[in-house]
Amino acid sequence: MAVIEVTDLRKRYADLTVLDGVSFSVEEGEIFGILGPNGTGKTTTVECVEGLRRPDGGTIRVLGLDPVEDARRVREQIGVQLQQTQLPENIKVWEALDLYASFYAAPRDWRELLEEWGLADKRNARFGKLSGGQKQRLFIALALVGNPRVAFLDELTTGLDPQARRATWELIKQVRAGGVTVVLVSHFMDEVEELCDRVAVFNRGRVVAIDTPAGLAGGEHRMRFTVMTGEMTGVEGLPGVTGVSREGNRVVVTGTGDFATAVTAHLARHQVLVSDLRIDKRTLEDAFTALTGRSFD
Ligand SMILES: Nc1ncnc2c1ncn2[C@@H]1O[C@H](COP(=O)(O)OP(=O)(O)OP(=O)(O)O)[C@@H](O)[C@H]1O
Repeated sequence: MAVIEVTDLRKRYADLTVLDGVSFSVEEGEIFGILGPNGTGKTTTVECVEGLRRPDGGTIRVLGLDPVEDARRVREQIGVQLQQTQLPENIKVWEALDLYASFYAAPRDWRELLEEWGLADKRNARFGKLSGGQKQRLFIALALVGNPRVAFLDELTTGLDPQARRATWELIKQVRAGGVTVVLVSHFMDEVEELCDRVAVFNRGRVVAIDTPAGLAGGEHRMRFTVMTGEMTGVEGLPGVTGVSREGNRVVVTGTGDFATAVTAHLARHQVLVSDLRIDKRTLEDAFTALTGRSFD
């Protein structure tokens, strides 16, 4: 069942077209990634879905409801990760959780969230005194305190050290295991690969691809080597090989499946001696660059 359905979403600011017909759906229980270069409309899209901005065209359904017309009922069932500036410096951790819990009809017990997110010993600490990682965990706990069916997380692990990032990923997997659908706006390829069931890649106000991270990366790999001696012929026709390019004695062969074994066996059979052999797997980052024409930053 789709918990979010966005069809032909359009939004302009003055003469700037920010969303130019965005469509996607998010299935119940999945972690859905939103990925794209800066300024391509990711935040605008998510804020329209949350009911915080009014679209100029298209339709949005969140749990079957229109986020503008049924704003209160939508907000009751979603959780949104706050940004740094949205909490006063001197609010205590428990006060923030208690306050946000009060906005919902059936919130979670925030004491449990303190334990789960490793904040129990910080319950009386003031927000302004927390470390970057603790603030981040508090924002996630606040997004979950309303016991939402859908949680929107933005820049989930920005500012966390590698260990804290891994710990956060594990907790987000538990959130999914608990049946919460997660929409994740991220700038980190490793995070998207690790967490997302499916990803929408945005570019210039459109969705240019939607697939699993592995599906986006594609099955094609690259093999590079330098020909030292012998004449290399017939590689193009080998099973799995999709392309061969040559510059002097440097060769790049692309292919799928077990093409590299076929190529090395072929070279050995024809007494072609090679050096500097490397095989690169195409990554999500390569796919991103190919789809958007921009490298990730
Ligand atoms: N309220 C606004 N008024 C005018 N222009 C806006 C407004 N909000 C966003 N924009 C512009 O709309 C475009 C898309 O912004 P948006 O924040 O949706 O992109 P994004 O993909 O989330 O970018 P980032 O990754 O940098 O957060 C940008 O060019 C931005 O400057």
